Amino acid sequence: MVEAEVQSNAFFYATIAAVTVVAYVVYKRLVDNENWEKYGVKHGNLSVTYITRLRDGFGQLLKEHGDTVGLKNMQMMLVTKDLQILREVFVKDFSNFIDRPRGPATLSHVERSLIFLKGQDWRRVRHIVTPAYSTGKLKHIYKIIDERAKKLAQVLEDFARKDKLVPVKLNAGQFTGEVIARSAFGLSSDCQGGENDEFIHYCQKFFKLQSKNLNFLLILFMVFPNVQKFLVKTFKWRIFDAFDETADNYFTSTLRKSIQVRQEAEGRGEKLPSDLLQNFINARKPEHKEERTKEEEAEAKLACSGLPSDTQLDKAMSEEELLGQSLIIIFAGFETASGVLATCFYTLAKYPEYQEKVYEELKSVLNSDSPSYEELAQLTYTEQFINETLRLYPPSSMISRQAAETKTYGSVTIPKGAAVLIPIFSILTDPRYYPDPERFDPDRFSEENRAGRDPMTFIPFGYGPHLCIGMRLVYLQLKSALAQTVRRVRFELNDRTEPKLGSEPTFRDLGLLIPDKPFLVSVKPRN
Ligand code: HEM
Repeated sequence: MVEAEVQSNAFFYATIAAVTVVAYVVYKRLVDNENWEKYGVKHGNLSVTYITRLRDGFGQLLKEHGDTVGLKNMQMMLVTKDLQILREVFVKDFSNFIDRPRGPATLSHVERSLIFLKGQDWRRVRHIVTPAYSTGKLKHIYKIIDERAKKLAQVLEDFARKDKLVPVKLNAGQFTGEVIARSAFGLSSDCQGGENDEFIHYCQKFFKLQSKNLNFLLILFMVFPNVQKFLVKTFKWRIFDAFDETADNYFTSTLRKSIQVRQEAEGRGEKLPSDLLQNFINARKPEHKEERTKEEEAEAKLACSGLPSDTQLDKAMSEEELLGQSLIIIFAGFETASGVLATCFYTLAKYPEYQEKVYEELKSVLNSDSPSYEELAQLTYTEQFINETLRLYPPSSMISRQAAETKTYGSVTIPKGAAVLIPIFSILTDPRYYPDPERFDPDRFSEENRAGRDPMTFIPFGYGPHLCIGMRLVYLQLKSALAQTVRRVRFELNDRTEPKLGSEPTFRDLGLLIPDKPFLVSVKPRN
């Protein structure tokens, strides 16, 4: 029975592969003869290596061609790290680059989130949602984070006492998962130290293109996006959907239940939690705009600066949009934030001298077991340490935009519809901006050293109006987790850890950076 199913699946995939290859060849022969050279750009060859190793693949390509190279697949693609072009794309001529190229097709409500929305829809939702992540609102969410970070430190102390190696990605994932479950899904998740938590299980499963075994889906989407869209949207075949159906159903029904519970509580006049989910629920009410503080209103405006005005800007969110904004936190914020925290634990262990500097700062700035939000803001060296970890191990490989009109910037013309691909890792390791780029050195981010550097050279969270909306939340989580753990345990590498002392980690990369082998780090009690 199982064998028959495998055979029929294999036949099915083989048929799809054959049809798409034939369609591609016919297309190439009959239709496609456009070349980048006429736009003043060198034309490079697109290879599967670049697609499946996004982190260094495009950087490698740029080493051969300079700061800008054009590629052609079904679409014109400009890979560039030219800072003048980036400035135009991110900020100066943002209105020509409001949209990202089309993402993978899905039937999930995640399609109504900021990463997928386009044009005026994106702009309206960004304007509504920006205040939900304001400093004032994050202060309330910090209570949840601090509590879960204490639990993380306690779990690591247990590992230290038992002299067991810590699978740091698993522990960082449980911490991040709890923060998301509690702040954006209304759950009282408490999974740290345990196993098989349902929420974490579905977080890991949600975005299928990340899975090691599903490269065919990534290649199908990257090379034949219209075929993937056709199969998902026309036939509703979720096997080709970028998001897992069971995970999507689980998250959506959990959210719907939590929203209902809160509506009933509100009806009874009870006090409602101050968290992200409630911020999103409030953004659905017609009076949401009146409730914004001055600071939030200014941030909302900034999010849309440089764009023509639109009277629909403050229209309340729809239920689908609300669901989308919560679901995107899983997609955009789970692997990324937990990956960086795990990597910070690894870099702390790898560079003991910098770990001690972080420890000294924590001891001198923080006065209690529960540091305040304001105290965390004073952890400047810890932030430098986080930034240097983000520089060498950025979780996202690439930022993309799509040109609305044909325009010329200096000697380069970007034709209408072309995708602009910005290779993050290649910029963060460019020796022109970071001399001796392989060397780990948090001092690169001291105020003095930062002052002389173009801000366009540090873009792990993107830049301009599309800047990652979760960035402040991420720094808060990372600082809180380091504040609680580094004061209680010392991270170390030795012959039992992975990678071992003296060896380098290797990564696979399908858009998000993931170590080939999970990090295993040793911990020792501080006292
Ligand atoms: C270390 C963790 C993270 C990294 C490195 C990261 C990185 C990024 C990057 C590179 C972008 C694209 C920016 C651009 O196009 O200019 C982005 C966008 C986005 N991120 Fe993050 N992210 C992280 C965590 C999060 C979290 C925790 C959330 C949610 C709470 C989040 C939500 C989003 C959203 C909604 C967007 C789309 C913003 C827009 O287009 O308006 N991210 N992120």
